[in-house]
Amino acid sequence: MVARGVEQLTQQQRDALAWQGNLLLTACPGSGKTRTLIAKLVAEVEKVRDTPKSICCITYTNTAVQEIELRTAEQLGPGDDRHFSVSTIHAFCLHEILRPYGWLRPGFKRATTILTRESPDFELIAQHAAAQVNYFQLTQSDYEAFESLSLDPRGNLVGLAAENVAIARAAPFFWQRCAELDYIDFGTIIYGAYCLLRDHPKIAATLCAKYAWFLIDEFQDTTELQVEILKLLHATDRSRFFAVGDLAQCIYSFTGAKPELVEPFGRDIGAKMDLTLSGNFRSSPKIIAHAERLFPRTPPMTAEGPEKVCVIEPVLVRTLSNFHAITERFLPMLEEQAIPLGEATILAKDWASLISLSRQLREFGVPVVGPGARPYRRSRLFASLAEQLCGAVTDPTPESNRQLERALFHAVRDATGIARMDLFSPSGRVVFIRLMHEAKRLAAPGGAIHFLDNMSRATGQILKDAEFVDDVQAGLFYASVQEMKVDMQRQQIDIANLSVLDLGLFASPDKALRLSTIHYAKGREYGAVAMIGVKQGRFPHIRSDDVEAEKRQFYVGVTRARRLLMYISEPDRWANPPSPFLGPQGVNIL
Ligand SMILES: Nc1ncnc2c1ncn2[C@@H]1O[C@H](COP(=O)(O)OP(=O)(O)OP(=O)(O)O)[C@@H](O)[C@H]1O
Repeated sequence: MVARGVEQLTQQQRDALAWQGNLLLTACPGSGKTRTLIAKLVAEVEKVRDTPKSICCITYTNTAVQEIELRTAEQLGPGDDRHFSVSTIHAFCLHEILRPYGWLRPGFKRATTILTRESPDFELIAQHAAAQVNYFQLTQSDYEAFESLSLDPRGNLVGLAAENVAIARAAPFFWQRCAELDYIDFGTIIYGAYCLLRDHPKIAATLCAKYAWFLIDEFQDTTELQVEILKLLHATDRSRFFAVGDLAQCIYSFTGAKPELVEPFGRDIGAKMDLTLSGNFRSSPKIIAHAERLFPRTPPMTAEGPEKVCVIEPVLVRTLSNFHAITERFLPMLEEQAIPLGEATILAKDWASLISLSRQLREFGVPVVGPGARPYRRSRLFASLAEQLCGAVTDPTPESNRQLERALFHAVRDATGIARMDLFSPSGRVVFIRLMHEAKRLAAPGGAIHFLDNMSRATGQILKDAEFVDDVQAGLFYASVQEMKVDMQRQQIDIANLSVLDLGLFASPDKALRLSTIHYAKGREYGAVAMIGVKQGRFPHIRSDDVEAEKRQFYVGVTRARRLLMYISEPDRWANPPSPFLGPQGVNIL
């Protein structure tokens, strides 16, 4: 049977899809690598439908997981979800290896919570670990190093943390503290899974008996340890591999990813490596020309998509500030080109440089999503659920319902420490309906504070009635709203005028201008992109000794744009000129 969706593939994409052995497909941005991967997922699910087998798809971020799941589900029938799983490499290692088999490792302690940068204890754990080595003044980059702790197969630190002497010394104390507080960090998940696979070959055999294929997206960002995991799976000789990526888009060197790992892996698993995709379906010819100057391709990348007729030149703006560049140049250009706000993004190298811009834009009345856009801490217990409830009321769609279900599940888990899967059962459905009913009623007057106060109480009551939370836990929702109000007062938000619509915006970010890092934007695309901080000293970073890695990051930013691309170089007190990537060795516009 021909898989649905195949008719929308080019011949090159179909060739990749049809290859029945291991395949390593490296290709240019916007060439449909992810689209081909999804077509492969659909085609292989159709083949295993009447068997106990499944297909395992591994990608990089939770958002990519959701996107692939959604696009796959659209092309498959009911019940097919039994035959595939889409997860991040961390979720795969945790749920398929560490949780079921962790008991095989001596001294292994089953941790309940994953430690992320968002976890309320993250900074405390980092500070505790640093204090053990007499290091007290942690900087932003120290926290980033803790966040990206990664090991190689020999158990040595790699990436950002390996280059940071203090954090490298503090790392063992960080892990120890995590274990004491019942947390597990991402680095430990991958390393623990690797050790289990290495020491217990039956685990790989069991996994590969289940999974006919492993499909891997964004393969260029795979670390040495992750490559070893895949090699151990491959050694069972039971599953096949379909990996897609682009060496010029390798941007996770801080976790130990290296473009040099890609081809040797392909050779090790005997993958076909001579197929490629050369058409870019995303960007205009002018944007592609900039990308080509940064990393020329053979054959050259060509524009094949709807923007191939667009002749707008990318521009460099050097004004008073990022805020001026956005409000006086970028936003008017969006309007001129009829590009909706939700189709545009502002990209920066790091979150920090987006926070004040985000606040300025919000105060200026531009709806924004991204760092600093929320007037309260996102980790507050009721925050996400409140946003999703507001979103589901103001902009009801099937997706908003799904997001609301997920937010409810997370809120109950955070309040009780228990993952209540029965929230997805009929009793959960009743809770969901009652919450929606109450949310509609309370949202009618329109004020966010009235909504938050009353809805948090109602949520506690509804969940208590259905026995998902106890009395004390029910009260936590209202308490967290009081914390949200303090957050807002600290930020001098005019809370009296904050509306349900404003809160709902965070649940439907597709209507707001998105501010994000280039890392977050990886794999995504936007009608218009404004890149800030495109100046000497920041791009490449003054202390970076890997200019190629910086250029790849810049390249990822450039290649996210479909139609409009604006580089913004804000003057600073050091009178830094615009980034050398804009000069003759780069895109050639200086
Ligand atoms: N055969 C095709 N026909 C029409 N549009 C296509 C085709 N292949 C890909 N596209 C479109 O091109 C865009 C880029 O596709 P996709 O995200 O799969 O590319 P990618 O190679 O994974 O990109 P990147 O590496 O830059 O993240 C998407 O909008 C996709 O729908």
